[in-house]
Amino acid sequence: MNEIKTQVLVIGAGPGGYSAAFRSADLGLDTVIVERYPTLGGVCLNVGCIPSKALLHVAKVVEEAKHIKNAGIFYEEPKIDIEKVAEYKNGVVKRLTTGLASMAKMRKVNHIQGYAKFLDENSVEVELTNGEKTKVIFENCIIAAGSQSSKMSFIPHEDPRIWDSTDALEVKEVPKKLLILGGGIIGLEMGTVYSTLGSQVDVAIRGEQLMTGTDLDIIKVYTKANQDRFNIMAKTQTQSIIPKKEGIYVEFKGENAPKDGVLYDAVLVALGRSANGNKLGLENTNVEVDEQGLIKVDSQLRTKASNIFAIGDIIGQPMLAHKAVHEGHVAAEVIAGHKVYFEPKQIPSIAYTFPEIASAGMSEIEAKKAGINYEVSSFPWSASGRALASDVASSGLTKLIFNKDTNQLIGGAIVGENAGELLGEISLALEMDCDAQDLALTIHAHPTLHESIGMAAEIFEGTITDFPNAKAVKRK
Ligand SMILES: Cc1cc2nc3c(=O)[nH]c(=O)nc-3n(C[C@H](O)[C@H](O)[C@H](O)COP(=O)(O)OP(=O)(O)OC[C@H]3O[C@@H](n4cnc5c(N)ncnc54)[C@H](O)[C@@H]3O)c2cc1C
Repeated sequence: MNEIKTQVLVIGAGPGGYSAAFRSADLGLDTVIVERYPTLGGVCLNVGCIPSKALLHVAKVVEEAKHIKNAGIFYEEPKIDIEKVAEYKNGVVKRLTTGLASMAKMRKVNHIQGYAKFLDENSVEVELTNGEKTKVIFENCIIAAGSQSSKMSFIPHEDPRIWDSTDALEVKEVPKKLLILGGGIIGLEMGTVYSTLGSQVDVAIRGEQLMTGTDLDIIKVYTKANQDRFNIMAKTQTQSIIPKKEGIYVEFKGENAPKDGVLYDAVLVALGRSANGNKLGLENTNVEVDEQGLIKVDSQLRTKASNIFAIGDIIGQPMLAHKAVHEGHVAAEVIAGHKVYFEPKQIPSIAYTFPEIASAGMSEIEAKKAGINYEVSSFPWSASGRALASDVASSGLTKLIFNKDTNQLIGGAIVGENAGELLGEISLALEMDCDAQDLALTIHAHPTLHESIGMAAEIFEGTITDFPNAKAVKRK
């Protein structure tokens, strides 16, 4: 068997893996990256963050063209060429993955295409695409093998009309009637795309609200804005899914469930993602993996084997690309001898739905649970000149959560147009330990959507003049 020796081996070339490999190479370490697919970028670039955002961009333009009739501009119904839509999305992915390949080359990171399995704590066997095997002997290893869509035993996943997110992103067809199982971010983003392209979309959720864990005041704004887009079946359990010639027949039970079975043209299963930790031969090492495939690490991303690190989705929630990237940097720096730790003050999360939902730091649910003496300050976009001018005022809210004892910002959430872009200020404020005064006295440009953050802080401070001030001095 062919043998390669390296200082750092990275397994998996998603955002975590390629970032770790590039940082490691930039720190002067000999680096090899093993990825089973031909392109770098992992789930995020190939079948996740990027293709979904390309499709959401297309959907947004269609929606905006429809919406502008409120201002007296009328477009005809759009003609949709689904092949061209897919081509556009594939082009975006290709530009990014090609860019990554050339950056790997520039940094002299050796990319081996194949599937890696641990032989022991210093070597892996890589099965190459041609069936041959290569042994990679490493001083240090960073496992960044990611996650995959969860599968359920009662779902006939083998039927081509039963989709996971990767199938949905292929946009081969627009089903007339689409069922989405699960009310999380991935399902709702794909549902947004397909409903705009013409599907009638049912969303079945076990709980009472979409995006579990999101504060109710935020999710209410989203749900109201989407009442015509989705038929949301809350407190609904899926009882059986039977593929038939004429469609996928689904029976439900629960408070809001349809009494009779419903026939769908496609079903998107979006019930979460499972980590890939149990497929790597880690039983040949001391690395600890739990039943869900999650690898245990310390705050330097080190596993129980002192020269093996793990990052990204494979170590758990939140399963987000930017978390994986930062963990990748820390792991590579620890290997290079830096005294660094992964201890973020906040990890932002964004649903790129219509409207977007973005949050960072603590939610109100978490603040309550932690027993913090907190106060919420919310600025409704109906009072924002920019939101009104852009016709997005009815579905926007900026919410800040402050510690009442210290006035420090502990969390924030925004629902509304471009909420994801607006969130940056809240993330930085949390990282810099800003208090309400820091935000309220920062001069925000007018008219902007981001001034809603300054105004929410002014509400807490009692200095707001663009909105009724509940803390004003009372006069007779
Ligand atoms: C539809 C969708 C939309 C998403 N949108 C967003 C978003 O907008 N923002 C966001 O932050 N996150 C988003 N995510 C989540 C994001 O994609 C993941 O959090 C991120 O990709 C995790 O990065 P990672 O490096 O841990 O692993 P991954 O990206 O999963 O990469 C792991 C890589 O390892 C490879 N691999 C696995 N095992 C082996 C092995 N034994 N040998 C060789 N190679 C192996 C895999 O082929 C894969 O390429 C989305 C996910 C999906 C599915």
